[in-house]
Amino acid sequence: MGGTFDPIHHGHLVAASEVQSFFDLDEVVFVPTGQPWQKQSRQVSPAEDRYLMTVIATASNPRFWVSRVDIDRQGPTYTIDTLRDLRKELPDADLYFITGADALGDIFTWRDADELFDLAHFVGCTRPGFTLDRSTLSGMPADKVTILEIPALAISSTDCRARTMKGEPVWYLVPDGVVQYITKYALYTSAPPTSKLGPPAS
Ligand SMILES: Nc1ncnc2c1ncn2[C@@H]1O[C@H](COP(=O)(O)OP(=O)(O)OP(=O)(O)O)[C@@H](O)[C@H]1O
Ligand SMILES: O=C(O)c1ccc[n+]([C@@H]2O[C@H](COP(=O)([O-])O)[C@@H](O)[C@H]2O)c1
Repeated sequence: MGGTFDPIHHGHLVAASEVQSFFDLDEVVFVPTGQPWQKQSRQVSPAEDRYLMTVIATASNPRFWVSRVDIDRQGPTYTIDTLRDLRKELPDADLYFITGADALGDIFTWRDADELFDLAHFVGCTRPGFTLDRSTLSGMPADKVTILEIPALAISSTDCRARTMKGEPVWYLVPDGVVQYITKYALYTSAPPTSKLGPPAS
């Protein structure tokens, strides 16, 4: 599952769990983006913070893993590179790329979009407030795409950041350990972290 995970929330985790169960996948690999080039209009938190929050959020599930392929690669993050790197690491695996239906709807704006469907099966999870355009869907190879209805959780990272900024709670929107990480490292606020060591290096 690819995402910026700034921060990871229960919408992501439910989507991953539903896809794992539906396809009986051996494991779900969460891949935090390095430099999400389509989110350049806003400040994205350091990759190490997003990576660590993703590790914390997924640690208790034996089928969930986190990959550094995108954050360790220099330059903008393109899914074509993600899939090529994962294929090198897992040459015998059938790859399923999990996204929200909103992200899937933008896939033809991604780098080398036409080649993506040769490398993985794409799974678009339904998301409250978003309907995938039928014409967009009809442009995709039907045997390489599945739209999966998942329990609707109207949670977004944008809302979690905004709540934190306003001093409102994000308890139960994100895993407890992620709430504690956000507080400890003073993410999404202008306050500095309490330790002189500060947050992890990015
Ligand atoms: N509540 C949700 N339900 C289903 N899919 C989701 C949900 N939230 C995010 N996703 C999907 O998970 C993937 C990674 O999402 P991302 O890390 O960008 O989170 P986000 O909540 O969309 O962030 P932001 O609000 O900052 O854009 C995307 O493909 C997105 O569509
Ligand atoms: O390959 C691309 O050009 C591309 C452009 C935008 C988004 N993506 C991928 O889509 C996934 C969800 O992205 P985001 O920005 O919604 O978190 C994540 O894995 C991104 O790397 C990929």
